[in-house]
Amino acid sequence: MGLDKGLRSLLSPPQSTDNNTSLTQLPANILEAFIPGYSVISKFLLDALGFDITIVVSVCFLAFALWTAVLYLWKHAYALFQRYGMSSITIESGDDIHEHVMSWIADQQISRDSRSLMAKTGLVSAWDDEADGVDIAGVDIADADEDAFLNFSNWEANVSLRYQPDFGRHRFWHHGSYFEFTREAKQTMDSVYGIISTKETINLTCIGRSTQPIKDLIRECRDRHLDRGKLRTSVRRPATRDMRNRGYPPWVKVAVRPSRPMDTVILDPEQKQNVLADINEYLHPATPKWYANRGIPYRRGFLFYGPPGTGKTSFSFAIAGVFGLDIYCISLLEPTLTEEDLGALFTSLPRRCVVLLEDIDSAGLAHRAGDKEDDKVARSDSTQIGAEIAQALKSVHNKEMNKNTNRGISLSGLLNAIDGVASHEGRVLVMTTNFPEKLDEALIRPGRVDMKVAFTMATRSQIQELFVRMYAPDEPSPRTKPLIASIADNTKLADTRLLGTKAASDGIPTPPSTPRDTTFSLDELEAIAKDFAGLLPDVTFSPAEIQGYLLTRKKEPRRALEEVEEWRDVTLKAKEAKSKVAPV
Ligand SMILES: Nc1ncnc2c1ncn2[C@@H]1O[C@H](COP(=O)(O)OP(=O)(O)OP(=O)(O)O)[C@@H](O)[C@H]1O
Repeated sequence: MGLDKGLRSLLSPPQSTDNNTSLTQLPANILEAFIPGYSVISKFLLDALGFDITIVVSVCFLAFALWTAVLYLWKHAYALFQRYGMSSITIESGDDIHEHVMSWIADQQISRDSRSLMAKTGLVSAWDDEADGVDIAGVDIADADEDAFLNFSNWEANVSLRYQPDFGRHRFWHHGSYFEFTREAKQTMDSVYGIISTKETINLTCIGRSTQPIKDLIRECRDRHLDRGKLRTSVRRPATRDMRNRGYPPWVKVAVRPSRPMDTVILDPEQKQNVLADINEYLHPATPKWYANRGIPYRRGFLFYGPPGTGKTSFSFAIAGVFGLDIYCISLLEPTLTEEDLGALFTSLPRRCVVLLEDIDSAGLAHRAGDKEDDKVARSDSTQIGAEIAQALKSVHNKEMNKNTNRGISLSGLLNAIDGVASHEGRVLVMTTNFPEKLDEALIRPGRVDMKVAFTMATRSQIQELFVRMYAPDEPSPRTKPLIASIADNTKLADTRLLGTKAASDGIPTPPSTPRDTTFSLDELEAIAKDFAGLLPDVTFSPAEIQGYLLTRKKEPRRALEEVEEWRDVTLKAKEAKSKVAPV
């Protein structure tokens, strides 16, 4: 009956409800404008159900309008407040501090409470120490069965996840201050190469017209990072040309390694001590003033020379570890590296660091005929102006030569980078070479190279030390001790998250088991080491060669002793044959 009435009413013209308006009942023509067909529907419902929906729709409509107005006002008021009552600092990805802040934020309550998170697998980068993985994953990798093939797909799956706030705005309180954390990804297109790259930025905002609370927060993130990284050395290399073109900083972090302990580098103790004392004095906070007062450029250069595998690079890394410095490695063999790049790289070095210029002899830096002539012209010129013009012409000439022949870095280009006013003072420059005799005098003159350190093939006492170091039982480092302890408490967890399934269970044979020859005291080990060293000729094998031999008998010092004569004879023969084919 009601339905029939409703249908009839639909066919009759709609009646105006205009004269029935109140605050909660909007005129029908307004509602009709927003909801097409409204009057027909409302009339149908009124006649069919006897219920006037105009009041309900009007109230909803007004509530929505009010909500939109409030939102609009709030947005603008907040933007005004942000502009005049808040302070902010933006940090771009690629900068170290970005990493420090993200790592800090991942450990905060906000990364537990936020409803919009981004999951990360452990936050362990490829170069990170796996010991950190222990901490993160809760799995004691050190306890993994050494006589089984390990399946690392399992290991990856077991690494626990960590969470960071996702892109967008997040709010948190820290030390009683209110902060906003906004994470954004911006896409930029390279105008030359047309490559689209994504750069992430984070923006930290606080209430007030001072950025000090944010600076304090950033400092806290950095201090926390530095505290954790005390025993680590960051290794940086020049960004590739492609990266530089895309606006990346000139140096990219390629590794963060546990610092190499100085005692793992087997060298003459006196030689080691001299270098360390020299660098220590140089890095002392009072030293820059001393240099400045005497007009001496504040820099220190070292030349490490000797045959391959004698510890030049290892010593440089150990130095960086001792002084807690980052290491900046440049290979002059890098084909895309130009003299301009080299200058830019030296300019952007931090205040204190180790710069490692490896294999400088093989980078086309041996004195070129042209350089010699040019040098003569410059030196023979009696007037200062003449010398400067000659020098400028030489520099232009060299640049042109490099452009045309793409020969990389010339000697003068390198000297400019080392000496240039732009090059940051306070760095420790270490140059390594296998052929010191090939180097130009200008490159190794005092002021550029202040100390030369010779690395030789292993002496008998070095062989003995290498041997003992290889087989002496490991002491857990202070850093891993607490981790191992915490895992030991959590054995059950470690059991259920076994690092890897034994490959044997899949029908794959287990590797030949390496018997552990642990039945020796330290005195016995010293005695075996002495016998071992006695069987090898003095200064004939490099520490790297001996290390390589011992590594294949990692847990068997007695076997290493038994088989060393055979290895010695074979290796000596191979060396002899090689030297006949390619005399050095
Ligand atoms: N004096 C040493 N003490 C301890 N280990 C050494 C020593 N010399 C070499 N080694 C070992 O040999 C390997 C190669 O050493 P490193 O790279 O330091 O040699 P290098 O002199 O820099 O060689 P190259 O001239 O080829 O660059 C490393 O694994 C290192 O541990």
